[in-house]
Amino acid sequence: MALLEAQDITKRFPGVVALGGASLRVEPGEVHALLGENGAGKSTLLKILSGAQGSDGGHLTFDAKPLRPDDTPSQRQKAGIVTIYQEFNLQPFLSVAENLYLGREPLRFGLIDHRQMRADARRILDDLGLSLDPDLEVSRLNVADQQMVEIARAMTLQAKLIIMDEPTAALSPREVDILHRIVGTLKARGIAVIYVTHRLKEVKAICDAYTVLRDGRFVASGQVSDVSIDDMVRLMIGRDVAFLKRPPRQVAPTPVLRIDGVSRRRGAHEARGTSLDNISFEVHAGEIVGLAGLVGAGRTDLARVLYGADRKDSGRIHLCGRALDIQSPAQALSAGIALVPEDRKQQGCFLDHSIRHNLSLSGLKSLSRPGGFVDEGAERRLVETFRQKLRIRMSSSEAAIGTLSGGNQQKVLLARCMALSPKVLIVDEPTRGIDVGAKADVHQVLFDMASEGMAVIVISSELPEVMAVSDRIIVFREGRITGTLEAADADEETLMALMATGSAPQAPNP
Ligand SMILES: Nc1ncnc2c1ncn2[C@@H]1O[C@H](COP(=O)(O)OP(=O)(O)OP(=O)(O)O)[C@@H](O)[C@H]1O
Repeated sequence: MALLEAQDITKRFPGVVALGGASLRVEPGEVHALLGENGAGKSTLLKILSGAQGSDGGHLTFDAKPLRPDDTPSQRQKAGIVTIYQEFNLQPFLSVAENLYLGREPLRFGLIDHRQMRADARRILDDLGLSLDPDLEVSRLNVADQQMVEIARAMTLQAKLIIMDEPTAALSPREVDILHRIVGTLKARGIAVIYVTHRLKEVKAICDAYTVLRDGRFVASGQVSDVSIDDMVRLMIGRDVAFLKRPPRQVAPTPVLRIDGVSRRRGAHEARGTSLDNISFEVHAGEIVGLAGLVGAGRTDLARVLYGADRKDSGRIHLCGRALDIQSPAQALSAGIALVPEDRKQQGCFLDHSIRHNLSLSGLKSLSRPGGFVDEGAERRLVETFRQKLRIRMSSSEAAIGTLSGGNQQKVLLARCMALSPKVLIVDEPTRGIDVGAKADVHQVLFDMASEGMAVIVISSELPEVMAVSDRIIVFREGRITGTLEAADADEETLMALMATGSAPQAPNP
């Protein structure tokens, strides 16, 4: 008998049918991938399962009992459904053990029994093979360890089903391996997992079953071992998707951006060490330069310096032959340097404002008429152009950006920077949270921008993406450049070696 059965679930928002008949069946101890393109309805279905949102219709059965449609998240947790969102639900200034048992602390003579709580926490962490210190304050943990605390907390709640919404989006490859091992442990304990991801290789690696949603409806389900990655893409998008390769470039002889010996030490409140050590390279008009490296290698630090979010300690930056001393993002923007940051939630997304307003926000200067009035017609045309180019799924340009699915919000932020037509466009993890079909659209738009003469810098932790979109790849490791390769000559093995050890693998002796 299935652990969870969701049948014909419907959910409407004003002007949008988010779910028009979604179904999902999860067996006990099964890792089940929930797949679908951006806006297909995955997050909406997860919210309905976790009790964060009510449904308009359909039936839910869990552990052989019907679930009430108006259950709260804590009632669903009591039933055994625990959800781990991308923004964790932890108390940063409490310890790991306190977070695990928050609101359910063991008592002794009416007081919290800290010794018992620590011992219980240790047991749960050991059971998951985690060496985390139960006394450590959660604010001191990195994202991957905080996620582990969430999983351990689900264990203390006796979860029968754990829902994970894009759990590997912000993890390094090593951390992804640890998460996958722990998912294996959960499965071995008989706990089922619903796993939402756009990374289909992960689905092949750790999931047993899959369900595909398209336009809010059930499309297909089955065993992962019976389908290929291409089959899954076809089911999700309804067509084949080829990863585009960058066509031969037309590069101008003089550089647009010249970075000369830039160094920066991290401040006292940041992680230790030097963030940038004597970085020098050039980017020409019409060129796409990819920056490869592990998390913390210095790529985002460089982007922040170029964009004026952080100050460099030494070195020079020239834009179109003129020395620049950028002190703020506003200065960077007016000089012609735009950045699409890796974390859209922290930077620059006004969730309650309309898509039209968000898209044109930083381009207002070019859209305003004499007297300071905004040309709304021009704004609408701008939205329409990018809606088509990037296939942004939205009911109207007046809807709040917060009502778009995660991937579609990311597309609006990309479009916003592109609409500025900067001289230098820096994109940090441009396709995080973006489905495989839309990825190809984003790449095409980057190619178009370069063809129009922009100098483009792409930071991505996905090597196939860096290799497909770049003309040239620069590898960062611990704040230094360890190699520069023409993309045509680059292979994953060489890039990985430069990223991890700083030197290219030795060719085997003949
Ligand atoms: N609060 C809301 N108000 C209006 N529309 C909404 C709201 N929440 C979701 N939607 C709409 O419902 C549809 C499904 O969105 P959902 O977030 O479930 O997609 P998703 O499959 O999770 O996409 P992604 O892969 O981009 O995260 C989208 O068209 C979205 O704009």
